[in-house]
Amino acid sequence: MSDRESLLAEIKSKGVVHGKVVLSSGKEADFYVDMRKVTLDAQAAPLVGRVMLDLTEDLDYDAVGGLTLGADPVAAAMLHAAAARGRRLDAFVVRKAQKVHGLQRRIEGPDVAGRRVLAVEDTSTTGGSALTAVEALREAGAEVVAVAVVVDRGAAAAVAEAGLPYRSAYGLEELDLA
Ligand SMILES: O=P(O)(O)OC[C@H]1O[C@H](OP(=O)(O)OP(=O)(O)O)[C@H](O)[C@@H]1O
Ligand SMILES: O=C(O)c1cc(=O)[nH]c(=O)[nH]1
Repeated sequence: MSDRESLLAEIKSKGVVHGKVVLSSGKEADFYVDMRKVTLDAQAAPLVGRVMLDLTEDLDYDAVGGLTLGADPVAAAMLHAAAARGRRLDAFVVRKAQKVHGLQRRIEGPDVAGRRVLAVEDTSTTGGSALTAVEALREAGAEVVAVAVVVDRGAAAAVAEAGLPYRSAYGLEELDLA
């Protein structure tokens, strides 16, 4: 099986939960994709890194991250997968709000100012979380080259409206959820 096929099987078996849930946006849904069960899983996390690197292979960026917490293990997996391929890729974490003590940062990790960065998510429904990260990154002087997510639940139009390319490794059809 390819990495892509293996990760799809991992998401289906470990991430998909059927039942009524309230989503981040406040919308209701009949299923949830609990991506933390995938991105923090010893077997699946390395696949996440490799699949997301492959998905964005043609893009030029040297740092990756997104809005905490869903994006964090995705970015870390990509950093390690890149290192295994001999490529240097930094990661960063965009806080939901600026830290009020310490160095009072909104974005943690190596400085992103003036750099080409990729904004990632574990899953995107409205795209609101991904675009919050994009806004913070632009404010910090980064050039966001694209938004890339593991599972898309319908955020393509919102990301396109923000003027950015959008990549997703899987959609709901492939997960048998649409
Ligand atoms: O496209 P959206 O409508 O923004 O929804 C997707 C977001 O929802 C989840 O995070 P959540 O808001 O539950 O927070 P968490 O990452 O802190 O768990 C997920 O990790 C995405 O970040
Ligand atoms: O929209 C969301 O909040 C959301 C959907 C989903 O399937 N998984 C998740 O972690 N968040």
